[in-house]
Amino acid sequence: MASEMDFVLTFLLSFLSIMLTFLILKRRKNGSDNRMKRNKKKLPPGRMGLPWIGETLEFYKAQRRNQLFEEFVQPRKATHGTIFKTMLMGSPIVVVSGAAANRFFLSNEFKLVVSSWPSTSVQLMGPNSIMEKQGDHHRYIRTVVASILSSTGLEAIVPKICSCVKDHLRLHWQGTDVVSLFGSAKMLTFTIVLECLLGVQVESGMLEMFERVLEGVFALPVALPGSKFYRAKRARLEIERMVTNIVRKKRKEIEGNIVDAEEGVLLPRLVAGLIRGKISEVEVIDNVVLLVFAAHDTTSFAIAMVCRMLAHYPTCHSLVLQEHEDIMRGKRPGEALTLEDIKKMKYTWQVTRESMRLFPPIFGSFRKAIVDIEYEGFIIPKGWKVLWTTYGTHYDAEYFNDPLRFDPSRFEEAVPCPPYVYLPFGGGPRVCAGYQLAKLNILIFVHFMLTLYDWSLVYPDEAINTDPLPFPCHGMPIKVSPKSL
Ligand code: HEM
Repeated sequence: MASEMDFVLTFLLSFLSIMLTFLILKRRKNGSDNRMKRNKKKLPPGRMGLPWIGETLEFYKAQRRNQLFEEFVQPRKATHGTIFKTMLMGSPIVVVSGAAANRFFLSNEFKLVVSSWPSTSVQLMGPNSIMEKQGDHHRYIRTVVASILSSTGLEAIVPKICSCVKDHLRLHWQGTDVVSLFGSAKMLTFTIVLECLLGVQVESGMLEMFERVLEGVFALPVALPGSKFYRAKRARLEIERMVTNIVRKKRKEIEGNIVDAEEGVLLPRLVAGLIRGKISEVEVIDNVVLLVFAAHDTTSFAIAMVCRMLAHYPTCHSLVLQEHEDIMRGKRPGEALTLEDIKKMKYTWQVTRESMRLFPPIFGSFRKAIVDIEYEGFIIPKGWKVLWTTYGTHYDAEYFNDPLRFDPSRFEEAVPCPPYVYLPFGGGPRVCAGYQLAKLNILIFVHFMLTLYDWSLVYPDEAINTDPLPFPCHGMPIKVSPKSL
């Protein structure tokens, strides 16, 4: 019912938007044509398609089938070259590929381009989250997150993540024959971000509330009852109320010296910044929501794809298991893992990096030109969007020999990867702020899963869908049984 409603709304909205945007674009086009005539540079090649709709349908069709690169980018690259223009949902867009383009656009964040998210994402994450910030505010939030994920911070986080993973496996895997690996990883990632990174206790119903918000993040911006976006906005209001209470309670505790703002979790540090006037209450709230969003489907998908590769490549599975058993042999029974142990998980990290090369959790992201940009003899007019993709380098034989082959040895330490080639975590000033947490989350999960359980995939070749982030279409069920230790 909800999806029928979404369909009707989509149709009506699209029709109205086409008419309106056609008129706006016609006026804008005259403006940008005049600017271009003045500086005599040409636009990149490519098809803009029908007014407003452009190539949106082809783009979404390919994206839903997780074939964005193969069915949308690659054929256009073959026809037009590594830089081409298109039109998606009323926005003129230039798609770029290759390490040089990645470096140019990602490192010129704030100077030539700014990150550009759909209006639904901005409304649901909140206009005050890091993704919308520039300058001092952007730097401040990154610095606070980095202070928790510094090497001393990570040492303190490792045992907390270990307890979360062990508790999760005991509660949700023990006594069960089949578990949804993707669902399990999502639940666990949620707990790790809230409890280990932010220092907020997870309570019942919280995950469902956050997931309802996440479902609307890339939906159509139609806030009519029954639509995904409407449900997400309502859930966002509930979360706002809940997080506001948590923030105000924490503020009282810090002001009353009941808790130490310097304890190794993020929320007290953000609230201390709030007390000192460095950050506002709405900024704290929006960043809490954003961090959960940024970590949730990305880390869970990465975990799911590592496990898929381990199941498909038994030799690789044996080598990973060997690495973890060696680590265990050096420890007393029940002794917790340390950051030093994590550093020994070198081969597991190679496997993870290779899995994220083939199955990047984020296909790329959009930037918006804040000035007219000249690049490779073309002009990208101010206001146009630029899409860089991970696939543009990850799947290119120029950078990775036989690119579709799974080969973790590509990431041996002796073979350094040139900059802006391997980009699952992005690059430049907006490179992923949670990279270290994601790494710990994945490695520690794999450690306990492999050493405590025998497991196998229920559907070895389960399809991957994308909406707009990738996910295994059946939730990746696995058969599990505890190892006899
Ligand atoms: C495997 C897991 C993850 C992947 C693949 C991933 C990927 C990315 C990518 C590609 C970007 C850059 C987006 C852009 O250029 O527009 C990004 C940004 C970001 N990520 Fe992650 N991420 C992961 C996990 C996490 C986690 C666990 C957190 C924190 C809890 C996090 C927090 C952030 C934040 C805050 C940003 C925005 C940085 C900024 O705007 O300065 N991510 N991530």
